[in-house]
Parts: sequence; structure tokens; C-alpha cells
Amino acid sequence: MFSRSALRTSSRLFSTSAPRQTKVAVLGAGGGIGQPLSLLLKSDPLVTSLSLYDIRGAPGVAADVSHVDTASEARYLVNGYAADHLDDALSGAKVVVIPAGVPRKPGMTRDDLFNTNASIVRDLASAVARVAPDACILVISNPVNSTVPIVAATLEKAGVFDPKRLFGVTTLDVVRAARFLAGVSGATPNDTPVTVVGGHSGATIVPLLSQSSYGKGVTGEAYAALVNRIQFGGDEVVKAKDGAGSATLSMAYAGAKFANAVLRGLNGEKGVVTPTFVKSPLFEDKGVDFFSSNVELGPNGVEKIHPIGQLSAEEEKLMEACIPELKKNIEKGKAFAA
Ligand SMILES: NC(=O)C1=CN([C@@H]2O[C@H](COP(=O)(O)OP(=O)(O)OC[C@H]3O[C@@H](n4cnc5c(N)ncnc54)[C@H](O)[C@@H]3O)[C@@H](O)[C@H]2O)C=CC1
Ligand SMILES: O=C([O-])CC(=O)C(=O)O
Repeated sequence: MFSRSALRTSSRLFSTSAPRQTKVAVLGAGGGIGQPLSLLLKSDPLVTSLSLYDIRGAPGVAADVSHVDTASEARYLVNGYAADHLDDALSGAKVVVIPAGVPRKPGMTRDDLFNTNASIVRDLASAVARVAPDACILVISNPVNSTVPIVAATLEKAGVFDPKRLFGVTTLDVVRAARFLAGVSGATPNDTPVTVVGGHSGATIVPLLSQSSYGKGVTGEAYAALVNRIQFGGDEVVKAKDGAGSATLSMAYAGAKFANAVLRGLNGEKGVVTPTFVKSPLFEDKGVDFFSSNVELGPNGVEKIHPIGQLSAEEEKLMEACIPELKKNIEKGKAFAA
């Protein structure tokens, strides 16, 4: 499928390490994110079996994706599960990715999705707790700042919460930051990685440009515009899609990239570090116990949570705006789950 020069891109998306048996389940596989995400996961050499679940359309997506001639191991299975087969879909899954739920329309905030998505995510988390309590759970459904605490509380109630295995997927912010900084600096995104910390909505998204060799050179109005674009990149897509949803393709790319990082960690690869929204001690003293920062991934999930490091004066200000909003979002999730 890929020419030799294109392989460089695909190897950036999927780094490999010695594969082991890893079954990945996608809950919401029939949706705008779920479909391309399932396709990308089918191309990840670390995924040995794919379980696609949705209340609508998953068997069709599975039949379609199963024809793709990657990972041609004879035992490789792609199965699709309809509404009343969630437990079958989760059985034996080591990684569960959740993009189930409604997306935004223009004029909505991610928090406006709470009323619909909170119960979807809670019910899926209950099933994971029952059927695949040891799985790593990767939450994509918005509002991530609230849905991750909901999943945590649901697992806790079931007596199976392990903070090392629950992740809010904030990779799209990292992908956007690298892409937009590359656009400003004239470099390639490969050379412009940016650590993005905080949460996943507007002011809670805090890009640490001062810690990037290209980013620290961006100042004044260009800096303000770049930060704004990273924080509100999601709105850019929602507006352009004009009522037809939010980011799906770039999110599928980001979700597959993060799933690959988790799988590499589970495989024992060392030095896999990326930002993700996890139960975190970093700002607990401010009442914020979930936070995205660089996390080293390992055989049990979270291996080590890195501190956020030195901030510029501008970034201190961004953090001041982030923390109270994030606290509110987290508390809202906890109150719902209680
Ligand atoms: N974390 C992030 O960076 C991002 C998160 N998102 C979020 O991802 C979610 C999904 O977005 P799209 O795929 O565009 O939406 P979509 O509407 O295209 O797909 C959602 C899918 O979830 C399914 N679904 C609904 N309830 C379900 C349930 N109980 N069990 C299983 N499946 C169920 C629907 O049938 C549908 O196929 C939204 O909440 C969106 O805001 C979107 C982009 C980025
Ligand atoms: O903007 C949205 O609603 C979807 C999303 O989280 C993103 O694209 O970052």
C-alpha cells in the first residue's frame, strides 16, 4: 500500500516492538472516529485481534476492515458485535478504546455533550469492569475532562479501578500542536514535538511551547495566535464540518498513535513517553486529581508521571486559567458518577 518514501510516515504512526497477543476492542466502532480508527488499528502490527462494537453498524465495519491485507497472521480475527453483544466484544480484551458518544455541532462546547455522553461512558465502563477488569481503557468520548473521572468512579465502585490503566486521549492536542508549530516555523512536524498539558477543552489545553526548541522562538502576536489555534483546533473543525460533526480523521490518527504507544509500553518497550490525561498527583493540592502531562508507559500501563517542568510567564498564566476550569469539569464527572 505504501511506497518506500511513504513508509517513513507510517513508521511514525506505528513504531513496533516484539509483538505479543493483544486483543483491542473499539466501543463506538461504527462512528465517524470508530471506522477510520478501526482501519488504522488493523494496520498496527502490535494488534493481533480486533473486536468492534457499536449499537449501530459494527458487524459491517468489521467485515469491511477484515479484508485489509495487513497483519496476515492466520489467527488474526476481526469481529463485529451488535448492541446486545457487548460482553462478547470485551471478552479477553487487553486494550479498550472508547469513541462512543455524540459529537459537537457549531455553537456547542464539549461540556454540552455531558448529558448524553456521561451515561454512555458510565455504562460501557461498567461492562469493562465486569468483563475485562484488567484492560487498559483509552477514553476518547467528550468531554474527556469529565468522562475520565466518570470511568474512574465506575471502576472504583466495581472494586477494579487501577489508575495505571485508565487514560484520557489528549493526543490530538499534541498532534495539532506539532502540526501548527511546524506551519509557523517552517519545519516539519517530526521536528516540532510539543508537550501539551492540562485537559482537553479550550483553556484547559496548555501547550508548553517554551520547552520546544522551535516553539520558544515564537513570541508576541504569533505566540498568542498559535496558542489559541492549539486550544481551539477542535472548534475549527466543528465549524468547517458545519453541523456534520467534529474531528474524526485526525482523531482516528491520534487515537491509533496513542493506542500504539500503550501497546509498546505493554510489550515492555522502554522510553515510551507521551502526554495523556490520567489520575495524577501533580495538582492534587489544588483539588485537581486528573491531569494530562508526559507519562511514561510500561507493562502495567502508567509507569511514571513526569512533572510539567519549567514554565514561561505566559504558560504560568495559561495554567492559572486551566486549573479552576479543569477542577469544575472533574467535579462534574465525579458528581454524576456518585
Ligand atoms: N478526545 C478527543 O480528542 C476527541 C474526542 N471526540 C469525541 O469522540 C466522540 C465520538 O465522535 P464521533 O465518532 O465523531 O461521533 P459519531 O456520532 O460519528 O460516532 C459515535 C458512535 O458511537 C456510537 N454509540 C452511541 N452510544 C453507544 C453505546 N452506548 N455503545 C456503543 N456505541 C455507541 C454511535 O452509534 C456512533 O456510531 C464524541 O464524543 C466526540 O466529541 C472527537 C474528537 C476528538
Ligand atoms: O472539538 C470537538 O468537539 C472534538 C474534539 O475534542 C477535538 O477535535 O479536539
